[in-house]
Amino acid sequence: MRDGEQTPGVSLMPEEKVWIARNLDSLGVDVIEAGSAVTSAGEREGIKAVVKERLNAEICSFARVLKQDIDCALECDVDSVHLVVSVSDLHIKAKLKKDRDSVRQMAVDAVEYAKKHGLIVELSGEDASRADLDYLTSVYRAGIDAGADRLCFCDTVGVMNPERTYDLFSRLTSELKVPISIHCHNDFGLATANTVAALRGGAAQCHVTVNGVGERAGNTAIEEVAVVLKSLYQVNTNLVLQNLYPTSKLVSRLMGIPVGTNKALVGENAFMHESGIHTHGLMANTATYEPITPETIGRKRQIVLGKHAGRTSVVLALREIGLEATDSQVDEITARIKDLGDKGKHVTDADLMSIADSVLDMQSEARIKLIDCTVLSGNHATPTASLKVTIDGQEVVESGVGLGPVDAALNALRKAVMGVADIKLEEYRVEAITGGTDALVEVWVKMSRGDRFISARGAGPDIIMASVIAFIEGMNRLVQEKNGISAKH
Ligand SMILES: CC(=O)SCCNC(=O)CCNC(=O)[C@H](O)C(C)(C)COP(=O)(O)OP(=O)(O)OC[C@H]1O[C@@H](n2cnc3c(N)ncnc32)[C@H](O)[C@@H]1OP(=O)(O)O
Ligand SMILES: CC(=O)C(=O)O
Repeated sequence: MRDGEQTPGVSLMPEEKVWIARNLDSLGVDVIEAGSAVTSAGEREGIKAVVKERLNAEICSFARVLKQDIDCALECDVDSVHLVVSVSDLHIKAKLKKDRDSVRQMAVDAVEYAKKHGLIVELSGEDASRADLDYLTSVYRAGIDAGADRLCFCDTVGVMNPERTYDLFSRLTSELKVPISIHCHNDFGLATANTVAALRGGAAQCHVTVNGVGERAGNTAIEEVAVVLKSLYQVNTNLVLQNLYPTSKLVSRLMGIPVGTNKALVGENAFMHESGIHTHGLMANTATYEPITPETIGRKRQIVLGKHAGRTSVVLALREIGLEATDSQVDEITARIKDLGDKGKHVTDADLMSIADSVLDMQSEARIKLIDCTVLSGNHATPTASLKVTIDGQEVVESGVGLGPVDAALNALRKAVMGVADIKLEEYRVEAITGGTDALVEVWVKMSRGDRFISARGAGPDIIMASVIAFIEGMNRLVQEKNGISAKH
């Protein structure tokens, strides 16, 4: 929550820091760097709130090697300080405008001051990867003599590689008899590899962030290190691996930083399969196309349909919605799904149901039909929607307000069907299919009713109507009981 929160545009409120800290504690992390106390009054409020939780983890504040920073950390009553001193000549000269000796002395004074006030001290060499090794070691030794409990090597701009990191840590940890941490950045995509190399070389701790958030390309991702250690090196950490995904979701939501779709382990696609050959293999043994089970980190496998789907995927998807089909019907449904995929479409559950309706020749008239929809929005108006629908032929008129016009329309729709079903919107995505303000938009929604989830799509030049169409499509499928569908065959 210090380097992770340095992600541009991110600022956590005190209660958000507390939520994340509680999660990190249940996850089993040893030290939570709750912030940098000198930063602001709000930051101190957040750190204090985390300290008040009395968690198992050690609560730490970042501090420069300055009395002022340590005093702010003390005001927050943290257990420890992560004292950071610049060690490369580039940083010493260009940034601090000082010389090596005076910077080393600043580190010594700061360590002594923090120790005198009862803090656990981790002394970090900032930009250590571009520092002269003899000078770095001299700062570390001076820090240990002044009472530092731990040291840290910061690859501040992510320029290490695994071979150099391993060699360096083997040397540092044999020469210096206090625990040494590794702190990596991901500028070249090597943060996890370098962190693991440091641990192999003897590092006692690693600095990580959830989802790898942080400055520029971010820091080392906790989920990657934990799972790599367990799966590829058979090394256990104290972490409760099943909590990794829920923690990833929480941090992404509170920071407002979406996780990349193909991000290792926690990205949306990490355990999602569309290819027919893969789905077929997975059904025989999930290890064929998954290095670990999704449940290991608290996730579930998802099989989706699209151009690459095969018959196995289609049979599975039909079974999910309570349908059985003959071999030739499965062939026909698969062909139609591939056809949709060839048109560049993301195949939704509603698409599958509509194809199945037609191929299996089923009676499934939509229960909910839209008659009218009017939406009012503007800089002096609360977005309001009023609409008329028929549900099983009965007219229902309803209105709703929202944060925006789409929200208002969907709230009105949800209210209209409340008597029939309690439907929740789980995800909403909008994409412009063409460019410009007259673009055709496509809206993709994921909705749920109880434990049933469904995806649906709506498209058109009007974003509100495309959203309403997608929502009604999904609602109709959710109110269509599995056993209420009668196939004619
Ligand atoms: C690699 C990292 O992640 S380092 C951590 C980065 N995190 C942050 O910057 C946290 C948020 N920062 C802040 O809120 C502010 O920058 C503050 C409160 C720390 C300082 O604000 P200001 O006093 O306005 O200084 P400003 O931000 O302009 O410059 C940074 C100052 O810290 C000094 N400094 C930088 N690193 C160190 C260090 N390790 N030890 C001592 N001083 C340092 C710089 O020399 C500069 O000092 P100067 O103002 O006397 O020239
Ligand atoms: C201290 C720190 O965050 C860094 O050097 O990257």
